[in-house]
Amino acid sequence: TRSTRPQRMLKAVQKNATKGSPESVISAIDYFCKHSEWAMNVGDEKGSILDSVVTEVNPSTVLELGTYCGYSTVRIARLLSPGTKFITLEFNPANVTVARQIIAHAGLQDKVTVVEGSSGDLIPQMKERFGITTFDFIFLDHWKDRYLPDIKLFEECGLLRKGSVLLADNVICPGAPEYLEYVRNSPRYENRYYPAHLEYTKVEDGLEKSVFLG
Ligand SMILES: O=C(NC/C=C/[C@H]1OC[C@H](O)[C@@H]1O)c1cc([N+](=O)[O-])cc(O)c1O
Ligand SMILES: [Mg+2]
Repeated sequence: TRSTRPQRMLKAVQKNATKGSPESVISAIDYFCKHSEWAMNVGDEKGSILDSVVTEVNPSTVLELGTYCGYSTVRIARLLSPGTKFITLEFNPANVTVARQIIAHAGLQDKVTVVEGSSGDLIPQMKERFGITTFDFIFLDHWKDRYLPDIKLFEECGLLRKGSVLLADNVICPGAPEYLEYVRNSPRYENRYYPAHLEYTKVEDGLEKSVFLG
């Protein structure tokens, strides 16, 4: 049967990227998406903004929602200090399999734990299963209609502390209007919008950074 796009992306990484080099894995995926097949990775333009926020926060605990093929996982993991706890959640088991191989090709398998399951089920388990008290940095890039219920879940589970930073992809395209309205109208968040474009296109998109005020 025909391979899947994530499987073809993995093949491109294994063929074109140098083992142990996160930068070459990132470049190989961006090249694949620009010249072979579009895929919903955060991409190079928004990825550079992600890099700058991760570097600024310099987090000790990180959560990513929506691993997909591991592109943003590699972007984030390559910037983390030794000893940082980084967890990424992915709902689709086939994507988990591809992502783990792409992360391993980058040599970053010891920096991040890829967990299969739905965010709604796994977020309440973070403390007991992974010994997390609070997250310093959270990247939201999963189902867009899960952004709002999941930020409420973070609050309810006490997973945010004063200064926790949330960065949300696709707040314009495909869009997360209810999430945007929530964080922008809540007195508990300080927000900043980073205008950009939908990965590998000229379509308008952007990232929303929200700092929890406690
Ligand atoms: O649905 C998107 N992301 C959520 C994907 C959620 C899940 O779909 C399959 C896999 O389980 C993945 O984790 C998305 C969609 C577009 N898009 O242009 O359609 C662009 C993006 O950057 C996106 O993150
Ligand atoms: Mg996205």
